[in-house]
Amino acid sequence: MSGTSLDGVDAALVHFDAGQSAGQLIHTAYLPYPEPLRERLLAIHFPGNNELHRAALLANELSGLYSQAVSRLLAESATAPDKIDAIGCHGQTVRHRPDAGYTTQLVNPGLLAELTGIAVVADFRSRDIAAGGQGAPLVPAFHAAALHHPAIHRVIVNIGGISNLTDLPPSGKITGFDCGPGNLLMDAWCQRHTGQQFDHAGAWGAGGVYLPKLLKKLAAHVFFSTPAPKSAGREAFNPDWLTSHLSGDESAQDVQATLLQLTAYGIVHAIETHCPNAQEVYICGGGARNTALMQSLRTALPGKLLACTDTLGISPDWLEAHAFAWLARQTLLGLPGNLTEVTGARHPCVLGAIYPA
Ligand SMILES: Nc1ncnc2c1ncn2[C@@H]1O[C@H](COP(=O)(O)OP(=O)(O)OP(=O)(O)O)[C@@H](O)[C@H]1O
Ligand SMILES: CC(=O)N[C@H]1[C@@H]2OC[C@@H](O2)[C@@H](O)[C@@H]1O[C@H](C)C(=O)O
Repeated sequence: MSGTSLDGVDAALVHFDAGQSAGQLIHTAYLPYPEPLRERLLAIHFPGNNELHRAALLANELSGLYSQAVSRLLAESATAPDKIDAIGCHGQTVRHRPDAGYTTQLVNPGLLAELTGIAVVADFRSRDIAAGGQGAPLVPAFHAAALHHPAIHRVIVNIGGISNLTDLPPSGKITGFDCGPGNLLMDAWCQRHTGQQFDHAGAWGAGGVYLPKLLKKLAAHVFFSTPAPKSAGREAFNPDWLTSHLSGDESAQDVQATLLQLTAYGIVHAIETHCPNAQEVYICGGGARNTALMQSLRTALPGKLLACTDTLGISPDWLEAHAFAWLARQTLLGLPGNLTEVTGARHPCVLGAIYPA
């Protein structure tokens, strides 16, 4: 898995028993993106010269990195490649336009299969969009398989680049949608003003004072009031959009504090409007490591238990990589991976394409 934060590659080795198992996490490996690759990936999110060629080269380069992540995983866990059924590879989202009928995740699955000698399942989102869905979020189906409780109303919130929520009532429909920015605006602002990749534990932002007028302007983004099904990418939330709302007089640290509040606002607004009766809120994704953000969420959601998914036995750092192993298994078994109540697709779909070993 390589998500919208553009931080790097998360690889998870997951074992599944027969039946409807959510799988057991065996080993993990993380490869950060080298800075030049990260810059080229960021650049290709927006129109530019010779994009098709640049995108194809990036897909090849990413596939090399994915194969290194797999090699490390197998070497460290002393696992032979022929013991692996398949690699579920999400690729790197660089455009997400369900409104225009497409979403683009860069990866060359044929090259990855060639480099590793292992079958690859890729292109998880296109079929859902073809069936009228958003193509995202897809992880709610895994949240349902792994974290649903028969008596307690839970909500799972992933705070990656974008944040998304899954509502797991004890009975009735499981729903979910993207809530708004996760870390991507905070990361971009922090990088620009401190040179750090992200704001560790949210400490820099916590030292600022949030700007209510700016927050009000940012929270007026149409995405927050758009009804589900909905999904977002850097098309909707990016540094240019942020800058267009700044006067230039704000202190950088206060803007960071405001961006943290904006991320919290998106999540709290989604919970309050969609599932106000939820009893427990579990956070996963890198945002779970942002102590200041977690504190803001706790304050804004009194009366609900707020914790990380590790409380339920699933590491917040590895949940998405684990989920794409699960989604790949669904594909291999010929089972649907999307939840139509989440993505809005007309019917459940077997997601992705299989590239044999
Ligand atoms: N210690 C930390 N303190 C604050 N923020 C952190 C910390 N560790 C990670 N993060 C944040 O988490 C981000 C990475 O999160 P994650 O790996 O969930 O993103 P992702 O894989 O891009 O997810 P998605 O696909 O959901 O967008 C980092 O870019 C950073 O903003
Ligand atoms: C198009 C795309 O890559 N969307 C991501 C992104 O990152 C978080 C959120 O926006 C979610 O909708 C999705 O990722 C997770 C893995 C998902 O599909 O559930």
